[in-house]
Amino acid sequence: MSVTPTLALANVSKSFGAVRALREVSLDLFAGEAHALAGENGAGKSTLVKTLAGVHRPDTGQVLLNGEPVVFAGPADAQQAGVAVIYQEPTLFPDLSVAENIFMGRQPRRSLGRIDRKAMRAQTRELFERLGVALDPEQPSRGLSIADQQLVEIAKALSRDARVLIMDEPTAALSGNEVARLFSVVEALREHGCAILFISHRLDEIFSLCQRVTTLRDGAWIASEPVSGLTHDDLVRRMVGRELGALYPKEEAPLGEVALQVERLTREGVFTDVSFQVRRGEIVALAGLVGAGRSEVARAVFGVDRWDAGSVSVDGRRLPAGSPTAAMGAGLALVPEDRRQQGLVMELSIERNIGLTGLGSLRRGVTISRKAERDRAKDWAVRLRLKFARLSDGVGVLSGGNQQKVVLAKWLATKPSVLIVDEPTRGIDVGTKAEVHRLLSELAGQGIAVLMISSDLPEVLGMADRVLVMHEGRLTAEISRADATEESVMNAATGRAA
Ligand SMILES: Nc1ncnc2c1ncn2[C@@H]1O[C@H](COP(=O)(O)OP(=O)(O)OP(=O)(O)O)[C@@H](O)[C@H]1O
Repeated sequence: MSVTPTLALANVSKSFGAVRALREVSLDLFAGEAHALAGENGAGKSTLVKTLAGVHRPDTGQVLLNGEPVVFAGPADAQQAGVAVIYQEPTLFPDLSVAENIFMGRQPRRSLGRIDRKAMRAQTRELFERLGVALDPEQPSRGLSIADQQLVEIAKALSRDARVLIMDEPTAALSGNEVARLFSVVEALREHGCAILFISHRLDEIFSLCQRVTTLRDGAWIASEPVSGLTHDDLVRRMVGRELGALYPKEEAPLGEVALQVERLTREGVFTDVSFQVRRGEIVALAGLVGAGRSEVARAVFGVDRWDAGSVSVDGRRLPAGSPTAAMGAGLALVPEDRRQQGLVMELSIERNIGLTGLGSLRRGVTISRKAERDRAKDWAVRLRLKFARLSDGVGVLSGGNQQKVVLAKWLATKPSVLIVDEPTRGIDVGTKAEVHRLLSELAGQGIAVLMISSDLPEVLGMADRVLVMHEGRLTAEISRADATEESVMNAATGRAA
C-alpha cells in the first residue's frame, strides 16, 4: 500500500440549510484497498460520495488527490482526475450497444475520422476479459439487467483509467450470484491498484469485500479502522451509537381466519398457477431469485397489473382484476419495491406524503386536519428514526433511505387487513431494520395478514411463519418455519429439488 492516499478528504464540512450533512470528516482512500463507508440512513454517506465526485464542493476542508489539494469544478472534472462512481441503478443509453456506451464521446477513429467499430469491439472485449466478464460488446444496452449495466459502467471506468472507484449501494438490487460476480470484478480492480470506496447497508458484504471501514454518524466521523479487528456488533454500535435489540423480533401470534386467498393466479408469460393463503396474524414470506415473478404476483394481487386467470379474495370477498381502488377498499395495502418512484409524491412535504393514504382518518368535516396530519407524521418519524430538518420540507431533500421510511410509514399507517411489503428493508439501515421487523411482528400480532417479499434470506428465515418459494414464475415450494433453512429455500429458488 502506498503511503500517500490516492484520494482523501481532510476535515470536510458540508451543510444544506440547517442540516449539517458532513462535519469535519476525514477519509483516506489508498490504491489497492477496498474501503467501506458505513452509517445509518442520513448519516452523510451520499453527501461524502458527491463531494469526492465533484458534485458538491465542501463548505470547509479539502479534497486531496495524490496528496495535493484539488477543487473539482464538477463531476466531469473529477472523472477526468480518475474518480468513477457506480450508482445503484446506472443510466446507460438504451439504444446504444454495450461498446458504444463504454466509449461514448471517445470512440476510436480511423484516419478519415470515421468511428473504428472493429477497434471499439476489440477494446471492449479486452476490458471484459480483464474483468472476467462475459458480455457481448455488440449487444444493445436495452434489456440488460441492473447487474450487467453496472459491469458496463465499471468497464467504462476502467477504459478511462479510473484510479478510484466509488460504489454507492451497488448491491441493493442484485441477487446473490450477481453480488458474487460484482465482488470478483471489484477484487480484480483492486488488484490492479484501484482504490475502492464501497457503501452498503448489508454489513456482511462490508466484512467480505473490504479491508477497512469508516463509520459516520449524524454527519460526524466516528472511526476508520481495519475490518479484521471488528465484529458485526462492534460495527453496528459505531453506526447507531446504542445497543440494538433483536434484529428478528418475531413473536408467535395466534392464527386467525384466512385474510388473503390467491387461487391459480396466472398472468401469461409472467407467472402461472400461483395459489396460496395468508391468515390473520401470519407473516408469509415470498422468496426467490430476482426475476422469479414475486413482485409481479404482488402487483397483480394489488390490482396494479391485470391477471389472465385465477382469483384473489380478501376476507372472503373476490376482487376484480386490475383495480387497486377495489383492493384498497377491501383492506389491502402494498408497499412497493421501487419506493422512490412508485411510492412518493416528490413535490409534496414529508408530512403530506405520510398523510396521503390515511386521508379518511385525518378528515375533520370536509377538511383534513393539518394538526392531525402533523401529529401522525411526527409519531411515525420517531418510530422509524426518520432524519429530517422539518416535516414541512419537500420529501425530495431526504436521503434515499429516509425516503423509503416515509413510504413505509404511509402504508403502515393505513392499518390494512392484508399488508404486502416488497423488500421492506432494502436500502434501510440496520437500526431501522430492527424497528421495521418489530413493526411487522406487531402488526401480525394485531391480526393483520402480512405477505413479505424479500431477497434477504436471514430476514426471510428470521421473520416468516411460512416461506413460499417462486422459481421462473411458479410456486415451487412451501416450507414451514421449522424446516426453513438457507439451503432449503435456495434449493427451491434455483429450481433444484428441495
Ligand atoms: N440537496 C440536499 N438538500 C437538503 N438536504 C440534503 C440534501 N442532500 C442531503 N441532504 C441531507 O443531508 C443529510 C445526509 O444525507 P445523505 O444523503 O448524505 O445520507 P446517506 O448517509 O447517504 O443516507 P442513506 O443511507 O439513506 O442513503 C440528510 O439529513 C439529508 O436529508
